[in-house]
Amino acid sequence: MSGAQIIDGKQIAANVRAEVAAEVARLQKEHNLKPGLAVVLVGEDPASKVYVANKAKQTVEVGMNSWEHRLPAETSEADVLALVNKLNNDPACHGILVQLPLPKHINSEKVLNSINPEKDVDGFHPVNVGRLWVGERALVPCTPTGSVILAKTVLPSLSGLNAIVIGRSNIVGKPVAALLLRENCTVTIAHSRTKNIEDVVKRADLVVAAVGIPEMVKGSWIKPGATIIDVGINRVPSENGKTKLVGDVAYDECAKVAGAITPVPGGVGPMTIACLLRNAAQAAAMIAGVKSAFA
Ligand SMILES: NC(=O)C1=CN([C@@H]2O[C@H](COP(=O)(O)OP(=O)(O)OC[C@H]3O[C@@H](n4cnc5c(N)ncnc54)[C@H](OP(=O)(O)O)[C@@H]3O)[C@@H](O)[C@H]2O)C=CC1
Ligand SMILES: Nc1nc(=O)c2c([nH]1)NC[C@@H]1CN(c3ccc(C(=O)N[C@@H](CCC(=O)O)C(=O)O)cc3)C=[N+]21
Repeated sequence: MSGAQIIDGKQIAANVRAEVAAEVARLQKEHNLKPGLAVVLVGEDPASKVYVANKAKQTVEVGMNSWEHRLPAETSEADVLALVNKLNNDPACHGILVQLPLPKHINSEKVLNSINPEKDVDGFHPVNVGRLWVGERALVPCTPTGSVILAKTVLPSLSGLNAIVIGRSNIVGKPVAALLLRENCTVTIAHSRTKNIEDVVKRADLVVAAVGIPEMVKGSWIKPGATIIDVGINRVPSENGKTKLVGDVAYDECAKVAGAITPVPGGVGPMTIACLLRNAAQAAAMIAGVKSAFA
């Protein structure tokens, strides 16, 4: 049975969305400004479709404009770049998200780098990556922001904690590490070449797992009382012949040892969307040159 406190990502994401809704109302009232978010989906990745559908609904719920651009998988790179360029120049659009992964014939880096950094609500553009690492005001990636908000609900101060981030992708691992460093954690980044990973994890007060391997992190790796943020979203076969979602952490055994843990689903996933909406509101305020409630 679970000894750990379960971190309710669904509830905390709802709280973040309520803050965004209040900010959107304020921007409307004080500045006649209605933030707008455009999502570009190329092809039919099933995981992306769920995400995009949830996102569009919640964008409208917080009072923002939402546009969905669904393009067929065979769309040319030039056509995707042309759409991004159009959105860059559309004054009603303050945030642009190009859903990843893109089909193989499209150079993702080229497309992401073509997004106006002021509208880069994913925070993937090198300008925003640089701003994050030097500590300037930036649009910060959504999943990392959400992960740190969840950790701070159970650990009001992260200062001085040993934190391990498992995974070093540009989307999750590296920006999580940047945010934890900003919170004054002692940060270790583990990856596929890390030796004796269980020993490294065992020293950590805070574990952020972003690997993409179902239930890789075992209960025996966890320092008693540690906080676990499970970013992984893996669809695996379940007993009844259907599929289910599991994280990168072996939930049941880790929950016996940890002090607090996020579930999958209902953990980091909902926070990602809430933080995306937050970034769109922030981008709108920054582009308009007015004060933002968020950064
Ligand atoms: N909750 C959410 O909102 C989101 C969830 N996700 C989920 O998070 C997970 C990670 O996503 P993402 O960062 O995009 O994945 P990537 O595949 O881009 O990166 C995975 C990372 O894990 C490392 N890794 C692979 N195998 C091992 C291993 N055996 N031991 C230690 N490290 C290993 C890789 O190391 P190396 O660099 O050496 O190859 C790499 O750095 C996925 O499950 C994804 O679905 C992703 C985005 C949002
Ligand atoms: N440019 C870009 N930005 C992204 O942020 C991005 C992306 N591309 N590509 C795909 C990944 C994945 N991702 C998720 C977001 C929310 C949930 C989510 O809401 N999950 C819920 C429910 C999941 C379900 O039931 O299927 C949960 O975990 O509780 C999942 C996954 C964002 N990503």
